[in-house]
Amino acid sequence: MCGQCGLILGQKRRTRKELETLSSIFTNLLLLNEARGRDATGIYMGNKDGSGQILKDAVPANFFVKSARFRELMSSFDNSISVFVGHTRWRTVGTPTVSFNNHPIEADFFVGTHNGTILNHKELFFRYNWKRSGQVDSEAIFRMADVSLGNNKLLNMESFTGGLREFIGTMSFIMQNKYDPASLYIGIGNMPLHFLFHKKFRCYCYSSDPAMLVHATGNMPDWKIVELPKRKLYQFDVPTLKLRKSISMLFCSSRAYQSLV
Ligand SMILES: NC(=O)CC[C@H](N)C(=O)O
Repeated sequence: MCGQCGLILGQKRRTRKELETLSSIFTNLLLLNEARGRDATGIYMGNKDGSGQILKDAVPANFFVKSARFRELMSSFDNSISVFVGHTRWRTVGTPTVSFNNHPIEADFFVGTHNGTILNHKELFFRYNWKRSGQVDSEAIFRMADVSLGNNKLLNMESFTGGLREFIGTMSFIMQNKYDPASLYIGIGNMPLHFLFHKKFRCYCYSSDPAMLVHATGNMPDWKIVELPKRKLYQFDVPTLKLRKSISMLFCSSRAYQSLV
């Protein structure tokens, strides 16, 4: 498994109370997601201008959220922040004692989280001769994104999904190009990822497990379910929260692969 959770914050001047509510929803989501992975916990808090901070540690979420560094980071949450990307890791490849193997993972341009396992990660790194900072299989997704930029430094979604066709395994991921902070890319492959939307907060809230979303948002009726079909890559415009583009995202699932070998 592994848990992914986060917030996508559209342009809005939020009151202190709203920021506090959203901060506690995100913290609760991390805590609930501990059940999906206890090897490490990490977050990316992204600013509208593309600057962002990663905090991660090889501890379960309940230790992580009590740390002074997490509390300090959350207390700096203000109206300049546009995304929270969280992850609770159940490692498949790469020891959690090496920080780079834990999520969020930072490549040259992209930072993101992944749920799933890329079975042919070694072959992909060898074939493309990509730089490799850790051992975790997930790094392959973000390296593929790095090499799929157009001349304008924006992600070419067609070339990225074209590259993903060579991937074998399981995946859903969330990632952001540090040079294009107005976009958030969400790839929903064959691992679960669920979304709620709150009109007044102008916010999406996501998590791998729908029950955790309902629980963390206090089962409030103002949070509406947003269905995003699987096997697609989505580009969201963060300030407006509009879906800018979606294209099909195909790769060889572990199950299909196992039936071949
Ligand atoms: N369980 C998962 O989804 C793990 C993600 C990734 N394969 C890792 O090892 O970190």
